[in-house]
Amino acid sequence: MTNIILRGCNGKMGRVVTQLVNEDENVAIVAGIDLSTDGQNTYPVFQSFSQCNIKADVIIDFSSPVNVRDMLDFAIDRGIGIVLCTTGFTKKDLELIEEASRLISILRSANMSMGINLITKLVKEAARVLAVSGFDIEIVEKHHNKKVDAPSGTALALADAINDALNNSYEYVYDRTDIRAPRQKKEIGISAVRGGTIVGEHEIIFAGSDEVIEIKHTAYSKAIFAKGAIQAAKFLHGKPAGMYTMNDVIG
Ligand SMILES: NC(=O)C1=CN([C@@H]2O[C@H](COP(=O)(O)OP(=O)(O)OC[C@H]3O[C@@H](n4cnc5c(N)ncnc54)[C@H](OP(=O)(O)O)[C@@H]3O)[C@@H](O)[C@H]2O)C=CC1
Ligand SMILES: O=C(O)C1=N[C@H](C(=O)O)C[C@H](O)C1
Repeated sequence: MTNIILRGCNGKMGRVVTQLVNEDENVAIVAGIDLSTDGQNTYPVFQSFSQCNIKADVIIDFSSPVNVRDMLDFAIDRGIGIVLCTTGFTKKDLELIEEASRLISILRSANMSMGINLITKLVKEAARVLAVSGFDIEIVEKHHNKKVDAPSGTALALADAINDALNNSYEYVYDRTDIRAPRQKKEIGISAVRGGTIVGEHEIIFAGSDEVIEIKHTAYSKAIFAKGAIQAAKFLHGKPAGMYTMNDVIG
């Protein structure tokens, strides 16, 4: 049995995770952390970690980057791991997370779906082949109108994976409004669309001379992310300190 503290339990993702945990006899949510505590939860909910005295094996976080340090301190104090699904962290936050991973196990992934983790490998391979043939690389992501961070954590992670395959020699361009010049070769353009209830779309476009290759992932429900997070929590339970990724979980 893996006992979970769910941060962001009353948000959109928190509610889906709660539903799926209820259908799985090998996991349980023993407490929630959320700014909103009126969610009619079947487990105790606290507004901050300082109020929570409940024992758990792993934290799953789908909330916001605000007060990430409190969560890290709580997990370090209890010696438990964190499945970090929240996006939009600052560089400083990421340094704190990296530092904490020397003391506890942390699995951070901007996208818990199997599909995105597979196409990350595909786009790295495609970039290696196509960049040398002069293909331009653009990423377009689309999400619902409630999303606060842009571009999405997934778009940034895809860009980082591609850039890593290209010796980190590419710059990211988020807005061409003030650029009155043709596109540079070593650019990855990243565009964000927000509207309605779009769950999440990521399209990686390799545009060459007279031909275009597009690799696209579409999420049709938030359950794919929740399932991945629960799988990751089971994986992380009892793991030694370190930084883990979804690749460690799904191979
Ligand atoms: N890795 C992945 O696969 C995925 C990641 N995400 C990411 O997960 C995060 C949450 O997404 P979503 O559920 O849609 O967002 P929501 O805004 O619907 O939910 C977030 C919840 O967390 C609460 N919250 C915000 N800040 C804090 C805090 N400092 N401490 C405790 N609770 C807090 C919010 O309370 P209140 O409403 O009162 O502010 C809200 O109830 C986002 O960063 C999103 O990008 C989303 C889907 C998949
Ligand atoms: O906020 C969301 O909804 C999502 N956020 C993640 C991101 O920023 O990449 C993952 C997913 O696409 C849904």
